Amino acid sequence: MTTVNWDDESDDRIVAAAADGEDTAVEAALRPKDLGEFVGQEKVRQQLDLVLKAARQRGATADHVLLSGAPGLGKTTLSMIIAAEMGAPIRITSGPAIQHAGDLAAILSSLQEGEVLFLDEIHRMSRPAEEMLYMAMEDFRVDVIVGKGPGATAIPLELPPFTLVGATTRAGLLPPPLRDRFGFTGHMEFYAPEELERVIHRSARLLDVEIDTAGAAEIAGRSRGTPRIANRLLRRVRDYAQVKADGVITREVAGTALQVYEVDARGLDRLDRAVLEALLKLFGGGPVGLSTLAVAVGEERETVEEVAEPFLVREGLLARTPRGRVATPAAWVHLGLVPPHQQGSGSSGQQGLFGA
Ligand SMILES: Nc1ncnc2c1ncn2[C@@H]1O[C@H](COP(=O)(O)OP(=O)(O)OP(=O)(O)O)[C@@H](O)[C@H]1O
Ligand SMILES: [Mg+2]
Repeated sequence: MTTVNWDDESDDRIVAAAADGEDTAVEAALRPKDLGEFVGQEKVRQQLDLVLKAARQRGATADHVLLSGAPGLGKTTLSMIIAAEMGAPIRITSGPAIQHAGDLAAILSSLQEGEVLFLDEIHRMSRPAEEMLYMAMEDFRVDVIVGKGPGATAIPLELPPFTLVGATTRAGLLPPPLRDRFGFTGHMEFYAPEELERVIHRSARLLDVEIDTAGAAEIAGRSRGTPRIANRLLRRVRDYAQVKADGVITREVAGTALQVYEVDARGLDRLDRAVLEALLKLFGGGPVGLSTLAVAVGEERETVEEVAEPFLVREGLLARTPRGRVATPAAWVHLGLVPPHQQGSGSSGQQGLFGA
């Protein structure tokens, strides 16, 4: 059995939600520039529209905004839209980049009035920086500490009003005092297939690729509710269409291309399917312990647990129970297999129920 290293999931998996190098390069071109162009997330979009419009009417700086949600759902995109809608410049940094309170003080003290400060991965900021941020968000003030030890003095520094846009994939990790200082929290949901179809049509237009309705639907269904994955699959299907077909993406072209890349009709890739197949074929659908399952697919426990399982659970194909991993009826249907307790049980209708 070959062992693939999935540790850096962005490098290996075509269905990874995290950005890889190529994504980063093309994403800028595919990013919607205003709220009107931003597909889906109706609730967040409506609420944010009100927040921004009201601030604009008052001639004030918008309230601080927290965006939470899984990778690739549009947090960075939305932060840039917020700045664009407010006609404000944007400064981009991230939690891991701010290790010392001094780093943050330097950024904050150089902000212009009304500027948007985008703080990606805000849950990964250091503690002292976080505490400085509390005061900056609430009172637009920071205390800059000068000197060391008993002689150190805090010099208060007034900041111009600014809008902090924080993004996090792990809202639960944010300390409550930080969460409470945001005037608006937008929780980004996974996208419905119809929404992803719109994303795909839009991206195809920008990439100058011809695609029909069924072709877009085929890609959307395999994109795991995530625009970044939809855009990535679109690029791979485009390659295939260009080399093997006449450049036009139809349902057939998309389906065949994604088969080549081993992304199945529900967006499962090779690893996902290996886990599911082992669970069904070797363990009769479980329950089976995580370690045993991992050994069976020749992967590390962590890979199975953190890379494959979250999507399988989300799709309702696998359940984590106290007794171990269990396949759901949908898993049997998806792999076109018949659960053992239904095999040879006399009724030939069973096969039809669970077939294909
Ligand atoms: N609502 C949307 N409409 C159209 N395209 C979108 C939408 N949301 C995201 N995208 C596309 O998906 C790509 C990824 O989005 P973005 O970088 O904003 O995700 P993110 O939530 O910041 O991800 P991460 O957590 O990895 O930072 C962007 O290039 C953008 O083109
Ligand atoms: Mg981002």
